Formats: sequence, C-alpha cells, structure tokens
Amino acid sequence: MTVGTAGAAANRPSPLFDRVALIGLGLIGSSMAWAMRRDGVAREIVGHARSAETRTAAMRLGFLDAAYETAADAARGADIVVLCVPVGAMGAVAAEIAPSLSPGAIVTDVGSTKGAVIEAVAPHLPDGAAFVPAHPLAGTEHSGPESGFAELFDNRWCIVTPAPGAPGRAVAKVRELWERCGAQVDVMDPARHDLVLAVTSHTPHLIAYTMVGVADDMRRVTKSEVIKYSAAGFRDFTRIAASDPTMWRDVFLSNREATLEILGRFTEELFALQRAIRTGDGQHLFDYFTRTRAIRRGILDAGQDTAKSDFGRGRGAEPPAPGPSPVSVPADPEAASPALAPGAPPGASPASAPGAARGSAGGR
Ligand SMILES: NC(=O)c1ccc[n+]([C@@H]2O[C@H](COP(=O)([O-])OP(=O)(O)OC[C@H]3O[C@@H](n4cnc5c(N)ncnc54)[C@H](O)[C@@H]3O)[C@@H](O)[C@H]2O)c1
Ligand SMILES: O=C(O)C(=O)C[C@]1(C(=O)O)C=C[C@@H](O)C=C1
Repeated sequence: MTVGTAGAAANRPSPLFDRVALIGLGLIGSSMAWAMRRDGVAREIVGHARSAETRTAAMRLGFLDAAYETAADAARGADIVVLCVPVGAMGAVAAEIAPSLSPGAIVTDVGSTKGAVIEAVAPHLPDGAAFVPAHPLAGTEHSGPESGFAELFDNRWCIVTPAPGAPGRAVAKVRELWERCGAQVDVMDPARHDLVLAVTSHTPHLIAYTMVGVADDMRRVTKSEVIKYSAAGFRDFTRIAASDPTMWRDVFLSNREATLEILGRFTEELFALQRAIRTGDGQHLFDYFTRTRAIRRGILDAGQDTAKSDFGRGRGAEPPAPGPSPVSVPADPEAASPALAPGAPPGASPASAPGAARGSAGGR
C-alpha cells in the first residue's frame, strides 16, 4: 500500500527509465532521487523504507512519487531497482524483491563494499534480471531522508563492478544513470574495488573512529579541553567518526580481508614513525611528510577537492552558488518551498540548500 501518490514526473527530457525503485531512503537513496529528478532520468521514482516515518518524510520532501510499505511492492513493475540499504541488509532485501522483479529488470546497488554484496545478492536474483553493482564515492556523515541533496554526486566517481555475464545493455544503462546524476563512471573488478576502497575510505574511517575513541577515553580532557580546543585535524576526525554506526559496522564486517591487510600495513608504518620520534630521526619524519604532501597535491590536481581551507570558520569556504540563498530543509511540510514539490522543474531541488550550506568540500 502506498503512503500517497504525488504524480509521475512528466515533461522531463528523455527519461532513461520508466520506473525506478529505490529500496532504502536514507542519504544515498534520497540524493539519488533528487539527482534523478534534476535531470529527468525517470518517468516515475518510487521507493520503500521500513518505517512509516521515513516514507512520510520522503513524500513530504517530495523526492518520491510513491512510497511503499514493502520492498517487493516498490520493485514490482520497475525497470531498475536500486538497493540503498546498509551492505549487511542487501541479501535479505534481494530475496524479498526477487519474486516481484519484471523480466529483464536491472538490479543495482550503492553499497560501499562490492565482493560481499555480490555474494549476498546474486544468488537470489532470477535468471532474467541483470545485476550491475555500483558504488558512488560520495557521501557525508549524515543519514536519513532529510540528509540527501541533488549535488552529492556531482563530479565524484562512481565505480561499477558488473557481475560476470551482466548484459552490456544493462551496464551501459547503469553507467548513464550515474553520469546523469552528475558522476564520472569507472568499471572495476569487485576485489580490486574492495582493496582500493579499504585504502581510500574504509581504513581512514577506522582510524578516525579510533582517534576520537582515544580522546573519549581520556575522560580528564574530553569534557572540556578536547571540545574547547579541538584543532582542525581532530575536528576532521570527529566529522568522519560521526558517520552512521550501522553502515560502518557492515562495511568492516563485509570488507574484512582488505581492511585487515591495509590495517596491518598502517600499523607497521605507525611503528616506524613512532620509532623515528623516539630516536629523534627527524630526517625520516621530514621525508615521510614530504611524500604524503604530494598525495594531497595529486588529489587537488585531479579536481577531487579544493585547496581552500575552512576549519569551521566559514572564511575560506566556496562562494555560495548563484540562486536562492541556502535554507535548511524545513521540518514543517507546510513550510516547504515550491521547489520541494514533486514535479518541480529539473534543477530545482532542496539539495542546493544542505549542499551549499555545507560547502563543496564539507558536504562530501
Ligand atoms: N553514507 C555514505 O557516505 C555512503 C556513500 C556511498 C555509499 N554508501 C552506501 O549506501 C548505502 C546506504 O547508505 P546511506 O548513507 O544512505 O545510509 P542511511 O542510513 O542514510 O540510509 C539507509 C536506509 O536503509 C534503511 N534500511 C536499513 N536496513 C533495511 C532493510 N533491511 N530493509 C529496508 N531498508 C533498510 C534504513 O532505515 C535507512 O533508511 C550503504 O550500503 C552504504 O554503504 C554510503
Ligand atoms: O565524506 C564522507 O563523509 C565520506 O566518508 C564519504 C565516503 C568516503 O569518501 O569515504 C564514505 C563511504 C562511501 O562508501 C563513500 C564515500
């Protein structure tokens, strides 16, 4: 049964899909919906969330045409189903939607790990379905339906890891879906993806969680100095360590091998640095920090971040995007601006609000 029907998106430029079903309506599900609306990717965007509160929020915010109580009902009649739930829930959701998939339907996901998701999802899918896993390398520490915004994927990478035998037509459609959501797409082997992401995302998150945990353990200072005198490095760690506990528990449990491999290397390097500090080996420290500085330069040169520092002061932040001044997503449905309404023209979404408010680097 649906919560309500806001009407199919009409008069959009060349929709890629008739009906897209999003299973899971948190940060990534809602951001995808906003990005798809912006570009007129689908005639109809429907979704499923387990809680009535989330389904109601999705309809109130206006990023869905219909919200269903079950994943199976949302998937019925969809030409593509996007699994936007924590990676540990992917298998159960795949089992639930499998019987209601249309022949030839594409199933894709946005999970942060790929090998375990493929293992969990693929066995449940009927022969006629094409499974094309994907992972947008864009996110924030926020979660839930209110946290999404259309610009989240703009100029970020999305890695597609097609299962062996996935039809080229389905892979091309998933590629185009992400390109139209603003991302650049690369195709990668799932095991390679999991190793690369263990280096660039998963282990850094674990290190941030650890550092904030260490500070919290130091009860003497935590309640006052750690907060009051928090320096930029620690503040960056606290943002990362504020990320969703369910999502990250599942990431580490499902990318165990690669994360442990990188953590082992990390520990060795840490011991070497510890030794250099103890023995006063300044040359080792200087050479090491010179090498790591070059990595940052490479990221800036690749356009994956900006050199402008902010550190929460708002001084070096990007200038606000042209257009209406940023406002936060209103809690009161009546206060929603017309741009929030379903059927708003492509390009209009509340996303510019939270996205712009967070700044271009901070919102990612
Ligand atoms: N947050 C990020 O930075 C980020 C970036 C890229 C990919 N991802 C991946 O995207 C997926 C979703 O993450 P998110 O950030 O949107 O999380 P989120 O917490 O904002 O949203 C997840 C949603 O899934 C729902 N859910 C959980 N279990 C479910 C189940 N069994 N059935 C139906 N719904 C269920 C939750 O209620 C929630 O609404 C995860 O797999 C995550 O690894 C996250
Ligand atoms: O900016 C953030 O909050 C993120 O950590 C996003 C981030 C990452 O860059 O590591 C986290 C997990 C994802 O799977 C993809 C993106």
